[in-house]
Amino acid sequence: MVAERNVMQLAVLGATGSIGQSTLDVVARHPERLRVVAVAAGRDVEGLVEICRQHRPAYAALDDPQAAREFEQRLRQEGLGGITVGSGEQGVAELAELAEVDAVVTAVVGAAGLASSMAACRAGKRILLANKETLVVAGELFMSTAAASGAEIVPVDSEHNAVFQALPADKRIDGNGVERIVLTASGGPFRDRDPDTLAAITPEQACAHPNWSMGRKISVDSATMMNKGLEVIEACHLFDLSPGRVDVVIHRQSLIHALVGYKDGSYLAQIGSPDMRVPIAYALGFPQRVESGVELLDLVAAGRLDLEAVNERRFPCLSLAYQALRSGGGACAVLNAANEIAVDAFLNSRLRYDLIAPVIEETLAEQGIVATPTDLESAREVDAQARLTAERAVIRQAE
Ligand SMILES: NC(=O)C1=CN([C@@H]2O[C@H](COP(=O)(O)OP(=O)(O)OC[C@H]3O[C@@H](n4cnc5c(N)ncnc54)[C@H](OP(=O)(O)O)[C@@H]3O)[C@@H](O)[C@H]2O)C=CC1
Ligand SMILES: CC(=O)[C@@H](O)[C@H](O)COP(=O)(O)O
Ligand SMILES: [Mn+2]
Repeated sequence: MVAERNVMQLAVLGATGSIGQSTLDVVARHPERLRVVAVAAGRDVEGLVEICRQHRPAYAALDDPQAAREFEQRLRQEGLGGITVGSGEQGVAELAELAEVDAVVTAVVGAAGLASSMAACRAGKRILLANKETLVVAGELFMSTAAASGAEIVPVDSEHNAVFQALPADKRIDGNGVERIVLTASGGPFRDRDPDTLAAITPEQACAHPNWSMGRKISVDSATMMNKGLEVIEACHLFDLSPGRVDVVIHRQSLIHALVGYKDGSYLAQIGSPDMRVPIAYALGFPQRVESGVELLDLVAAGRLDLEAVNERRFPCLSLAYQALRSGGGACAVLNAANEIAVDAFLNSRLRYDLIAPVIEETLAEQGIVATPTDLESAREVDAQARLTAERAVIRQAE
């Protein structure tokens, strides 16, 4: 619950990354209503020092303990010694629970963000949710914890934020005549490439998204379209929808971010430039609108808004995500772990691009039926077990 203050006090977790930086850019435009009181990152000491210099938070944490020690030293050198420094997963998660924190921006990448997202959720904070992996790994747990604690979830992921914007004021699907939602996908850098040439793709090519500037992991996910698969799972949990009510269409321009289809035959869409400061500003200001630093899109200059069906043979990761969602239990957590292992192996030149999907498929098959995670511990166990299986699949595929 957001406290009755004029200024909303924020914890930005993953502050040094792409979403973190866009968030801080928007925050700096609104000193009268937004203040950063806590920041966290993985191991980027200099990036976090720079953020502390600009935003003067009271608390900071780094996941890596050695980096946290260097960071404390650097803060003292910079005359910023008054900042309380934490380390490790717990040190990061504790920032999400601070009494001074009204809202938590979850911008850590991957399942590494689960513990801090859950901490914010248990503490009943307003959560500006960018870390989609939280919902993929432990969607039922996260949503039921939020219902119990009163945590308010405002989606930051552009498509889900667009759905949120296109829903009526109570932000519910039920009772508002919603039939289905449509998530748009750019198709990534290889949407027109001959599928027989995918074996030669390099990490640099896969990270060169045609429309968005993002971190490396999500950029690869966009290229394989696993990103859209994760987003379908995210949408089902956020909006309490069955998989059959969430569609994906290719939209090359990434200007329409999502559409909500109503029973009277209307679609409501949210349209804007592909700049994450737009959904971030919406989430930071909600229920008011605040400036994001992004101009209204010039619609005539934009020209075309193309929509196309997805060729699922070109993008097998999307089908794997629907398959995991329909299997239920812990299958989505297995899917996520396998994807993280495969993408990391690809980014480190240990796995060919075209073998990412086979690694995930093999891992899902080998893990078989897995129980739904009911607490953080069981989510971690499913994740850890699936990672071991996926590592073996990487070795087999790479042989
Ligand atoms: N980028 C985008 O436009 C969008 C991103 N998202 C989602 O937002 C999340 C962040 O993505 P993005 O900003 O692109 O990722 P980046 O790779 O750019 O940034 C990741 C951030 O997470 C931090 N981090 C990594 N590991 C840990 C850890 N174990 N503990 C604490 N912090 C850690 C990094 O710190 P360090 O710098 O020290 O490594 C960095 O601050 C992802 O879940 C992604 O799917 C959703 C929609 C759009
Ligand atoms: C900006 C954002 O929300 C990303 O998740 C985006 O959706 C990536 O683009 P793709 O449509 O290529 O997945
Ligand atoms: Mn998205």
